[in-house]
Amino acid sequence: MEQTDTSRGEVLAASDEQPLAPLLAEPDQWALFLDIDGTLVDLAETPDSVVVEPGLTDTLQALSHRLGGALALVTGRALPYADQLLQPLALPIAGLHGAERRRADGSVDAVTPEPSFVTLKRSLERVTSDWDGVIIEDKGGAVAAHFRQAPERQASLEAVMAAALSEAGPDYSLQRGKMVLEIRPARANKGSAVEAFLSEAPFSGRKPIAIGDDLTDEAMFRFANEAGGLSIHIGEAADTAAQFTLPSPDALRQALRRIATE
Ligand SMILES: O=P(O)(O)OC[C@H]1O[C@H](O[C@H]2O[C@H](CO)[C@@H](O)[C@H](O)[C@H]2O)[C@H](O)[C@@H](O)[C@@H]1O
Ligand SMILES: [Mg+2]
Repeated sequence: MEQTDTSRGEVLAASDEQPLAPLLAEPDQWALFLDIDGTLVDLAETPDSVVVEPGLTDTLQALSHRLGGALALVTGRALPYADQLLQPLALPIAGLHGAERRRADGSVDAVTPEPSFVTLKRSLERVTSDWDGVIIEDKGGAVAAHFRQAPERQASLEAVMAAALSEAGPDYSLQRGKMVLEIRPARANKGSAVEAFLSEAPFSGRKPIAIGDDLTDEAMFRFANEAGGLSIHIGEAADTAAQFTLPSPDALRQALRRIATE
């Protein structure tokens, strides 16, 4: 059952690295779980126009090394897209909000869409084809309907996605996000993905630090809190289960860079 014990957490100044201090003090005791959009990279007008800051991949590589490999990405993106975005890295990663996963040993649990789901995606593209500004993002085993460039279409998209969800059936759920509605596999979420990583080397025996910016990240915040770890929300103060809030992806990137190079 969903928990509702959200608050605003402790809102930190951009330069306050207090919740990340354990990564320096006890790097063999902690594992780091990082969301991508709105956390490692700034939000952009379209899914394909995000920019990876120069040096970010070097920072992530160095941090992963410092943590003995216990660093994973946990994203709503599909694995191939995230890999292409952060190339040449091939970090442990959970994609599609936890439904697909690549472990530290390189083995992959992928999601192969049923033919009926492929038909559903094509139908969504057709229905919205002349809705200026609406983007249907085909993510293989999930599909996102973006209205950042067409906020006036939100209500219509809500109706279309509700109908599509009921057609997709109980194996799928609706994921709300920032100016986006998604239909994704229901069998996992970001919390269960973090839990799965923590049952495997090199994550096992460590405490999680979960960092994210959106509704989908609340499941991993709750899991991290219950597991005795830390949780950090990125962005403007919001209702969240996270213990801390940092104001922006840039503040997080600077903090990660300082820790990686210390
Ligand atoms: O879990 P994340 O790594 O944060 O991924 C969540 C979704 O991010 C992307 O959409 C969001 O970012 C876009 C680019 O900045 C933005 O245009 C959009 O409005 C946001 O919702 C991505 O396109 C989705 O597939 C991810 O699920
Ligand atoms: Mg995000």
